Amino acid sequence: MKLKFTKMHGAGNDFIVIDATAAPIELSPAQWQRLADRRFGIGADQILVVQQPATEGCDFKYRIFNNDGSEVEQCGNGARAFVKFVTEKGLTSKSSIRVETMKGIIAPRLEADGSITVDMGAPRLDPAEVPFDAAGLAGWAEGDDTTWPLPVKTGGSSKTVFISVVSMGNPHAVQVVDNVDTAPVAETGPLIEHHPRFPARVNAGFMQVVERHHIRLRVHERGAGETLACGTGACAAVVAGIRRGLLDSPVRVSARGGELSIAWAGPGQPVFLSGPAVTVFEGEVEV
Ligand SMILES: N[C@@H](CCC[C@H](N)C(=O)O)C(=O)O
Repeated sequence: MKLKFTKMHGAGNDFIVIDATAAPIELSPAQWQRLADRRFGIGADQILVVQQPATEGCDFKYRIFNNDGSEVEQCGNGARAFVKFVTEKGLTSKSSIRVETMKGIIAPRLEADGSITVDMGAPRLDPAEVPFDAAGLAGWAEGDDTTWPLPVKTGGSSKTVFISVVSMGNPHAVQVVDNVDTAPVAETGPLIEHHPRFPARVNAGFMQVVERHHIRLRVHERGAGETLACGTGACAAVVAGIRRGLLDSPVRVSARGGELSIAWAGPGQPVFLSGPAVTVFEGEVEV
């Protein structure tokens, strides 16, 4: 079977986008993985599939597959690419759309200047909802439910990293580091991703606070490794930073692949994510 696709990126987090509005496309995890493979396939951090919605009041359904072929709940940078895709393909003429995902509805908006803002919904802060097994772990300080000590085994030794856990539909563990350039993202990221306290694995964020409205961020993504930017990771880092009293909304997030902007008014309120979305090329591939 031949599949038409569009290659896109949002701040360097790259995607294969597929229009399945005419008929749903079902591939095996191995087939998704092959498409996303940078040597044997097209290459991408994630694959985004645009489908007809099942929920009344929604314009589209949005399915997301990681580079390793696993299907996931949410992708912030992908949501902006999604809007650009459905607009450019003439699949909608609306500037505000409602999109059904595996974990709820998101509401992206195409602004008059061409930029895209996504209402990502309210973050879930209860460890059980992330999901994170916090049983028996005391918070950072008495009464502190924002930061948890996580013992991580590196080689023969063990070290403790202090993480905040946030669900943006998908799970995130964020830690504060002095300098993202020297942070042990490649070493510690995979250990946190596969830590037994995260039964669904987790995205591991490393955040450097530059000032109260600006952070630098690197994210080791679940199922994809370190990416050049992670939209939900940026939302989670800003939520964690505000809850820990380190940041004030809005926050500029400098990722290795570009700049994102996050606004959050506090618990129970939605997180707003803005940033770029770029079409790179189109093609057809045999699956
Ligand atoms: N790059 C994404 C997140 C994609 C999913 C993530 N790897 C997961 O497994 O949850 C973003 O921009 O949010």
